[in-house]
Amino acid sequence: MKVVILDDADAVASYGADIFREQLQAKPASVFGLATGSTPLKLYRELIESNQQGDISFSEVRSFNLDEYMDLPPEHPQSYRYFMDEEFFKHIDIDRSNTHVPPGNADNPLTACREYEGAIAAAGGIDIQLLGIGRNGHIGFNEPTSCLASRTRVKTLTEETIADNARFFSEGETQPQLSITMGIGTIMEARLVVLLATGESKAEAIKAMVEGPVSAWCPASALQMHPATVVIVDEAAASALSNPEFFKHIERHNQALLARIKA
Ligand SMILES: N[C@@H]1[C@@H](O)[C@H](O)[C@@H](COP(=O)(O)O)O[C@@H]1O
Repeated sequence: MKVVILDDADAVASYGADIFREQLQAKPASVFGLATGSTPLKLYRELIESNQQGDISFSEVRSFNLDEYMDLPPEHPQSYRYFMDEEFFKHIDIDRSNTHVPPGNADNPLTACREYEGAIAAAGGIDIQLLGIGRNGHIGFNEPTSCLASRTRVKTLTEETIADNARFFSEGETQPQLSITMGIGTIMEARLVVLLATGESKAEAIKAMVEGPVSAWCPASALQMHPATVVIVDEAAASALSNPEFFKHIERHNQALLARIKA
């Protein structure tokens, strides 16, 4: 697990966006696993800008989102499909029919989950999976106690997650308590995982993910077993790590090595 600690949320977004830009230059028909939440917004804005300037194209990209609320229609403003359309897809040259979000309102969610897994496999698997992290260490909607080998399935949200996401729903509006999410096993099959976290509220989750035991109590800790995960955090999200200086030291060496290779 590579941990990159940067000054602020803007630097986190740029570092993450560079990974996507380089991937697109190397493989225009990439398959991206995408995430919602407030954390990846700046990264999406950077990619939108690069796309609009003509530096990168999403015309051959296929995407699979991590998760979706159950029982929200795609046009509901709090659905993750709506979020992705509004915040990303409608601003870039992606073919909307190549974008996939788990169907939260499927008649048979169990069949829909199997089909989602099948669609990812048929696309050749995910090249880069983008992730945020919940305060309780969840990735996607894989809440604590999730099976670390789980596949796409229906998950019940914890009270903490429901409370964290309540800010997006208006008063009196019914907030879903169920979701469809890629499993941890699904995420672990991505060729590269890029996890972003910013702000002090994520500091304990980042510590548990990076330093804690691999445990279903912190689903993100499974990424310690992933061969290519980059965790990009700002100083605040890194503030509970025992030895942030060590990661900065490693990153300085990595950058020096990269400069040598490119020279
Ligand atoms: N299902 C999403 C996650 O994919 C996201 O990573 C997390 C953190 O969201 P935020 O980035 O807004 O803190 O919350 C949600 O519950």
